[in-house]
Amino acid sequence: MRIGVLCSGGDSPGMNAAIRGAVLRGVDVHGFDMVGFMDGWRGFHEGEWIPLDRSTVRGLSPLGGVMLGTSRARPFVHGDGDESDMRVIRERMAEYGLDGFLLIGGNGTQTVAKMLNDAGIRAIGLPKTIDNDLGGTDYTFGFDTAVSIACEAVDRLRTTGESHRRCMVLEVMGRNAGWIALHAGMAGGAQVTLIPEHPESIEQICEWVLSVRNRGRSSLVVVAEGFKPTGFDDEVTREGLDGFGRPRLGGIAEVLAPLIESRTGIETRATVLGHVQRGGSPTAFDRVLATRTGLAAADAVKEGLWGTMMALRGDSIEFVSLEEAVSRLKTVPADRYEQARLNFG
Ligand SMILES: Nc1ncnc2c1ncn2[C@@H]1O[C@H](COP(=O)(O)OP(=O)(O)OP(=O)(O)O)[C@@H](O)[C@H]1O
Ligand SMILES: O=P(O)(O)OC[C@H]1O[C@](O)(CO)[C@@H](O)[C@@H]1O
Ligand SMILES: [Mg+2]
Repeated sequence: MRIGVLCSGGDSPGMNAAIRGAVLRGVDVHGFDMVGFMDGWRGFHEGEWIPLDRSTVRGLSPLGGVMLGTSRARPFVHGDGDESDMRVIRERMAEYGLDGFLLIGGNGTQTVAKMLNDAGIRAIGLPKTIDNDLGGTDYTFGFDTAVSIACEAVDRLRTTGESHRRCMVLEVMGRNAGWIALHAGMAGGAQVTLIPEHPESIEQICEWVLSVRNRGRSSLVVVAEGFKPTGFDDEVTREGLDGFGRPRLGGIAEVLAPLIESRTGIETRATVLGHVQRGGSPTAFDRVLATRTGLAAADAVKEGLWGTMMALRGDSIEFVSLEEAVSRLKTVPADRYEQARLNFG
């Protein structure tokens, strides 16, 4: 059995640990031959791959980034995944002697895994994304690390903000889901947390900031990059498109800060945390989750459970269908936001 491992989407702390887990179990226990394609689908289509064995994954678990590289390169060379695209993939698989894929990625990657599987190309999904927006699983590895980094940023901005009696606005990632903002805001005691799922008006935001000032404190506002204030038609985006041709989200903190300052008279500063929250060593939680995900993926191959994704359910790693994983974006439910909102202002 020859298995190809490939990563796509943004990197996420824990990807190395997941590869290590899959290889230790897949090669040493189940006797598979495993190869890794460099930079996602680019390496697959351009024939750039490395063998994966015990020695290539040694010491990987604490390392951030991903040793294979990742990209948003398109899997399909002709169109949107029609039969001619699938034929190209089958031909290359035959050339490499591949029996199936382990695809490490977020909702986009798992959508591709499902498309391949529906076309009879064997694929198993390993969920990773700092955004935590994948269905079917409680948490994705990388999220806990991103939240820890964002929480540290909240703590640091709070001390400088309080010293200058300023309102500090921190923008975090998450695309169209507010999980990183919700958790970092709750952990850091933010006075306002703004997420895409629950729009708020500029008037309401300023009212919270003023009420904090009236209590003699300075506000810490956490905003998710995909947040749109009431009345805004679109998310704020940066120039250019991402590798998949979507507008790059980001910049809402820099839009909000001057609006808050002009309406409240409180000096306000914006910080965009950006890719810092994806970098560096994974937390212990993410290392363990990623390792268990990798181990489970190798077992799924052994058991022929193609078309599944390794999901965290409670404390167990379970095999869920790719259909369930990608059928909806996992966004922040209203009750979770309401819990946080009680403490605003
Ligand atoms: N519907 C689709 N059809 C074809 N290719 C897709 C589709 N969705 C995603 N892809 C491919 O998968 C890649 C990864 O998807 P995406 O950029 O959404 O990241 P992701 O896997 O969701 O990870 P993350 O959100 O953590 O960055 C895309 O760059 C694109 O090449
Ligand atoms: O690496 P890029 O293309 O800048 O992508 C940034 C995006 O990727 C993510 O980090 C993960 O999906 C998002 O939170 C963010 O919008
Ligand atoms: Mg995604």
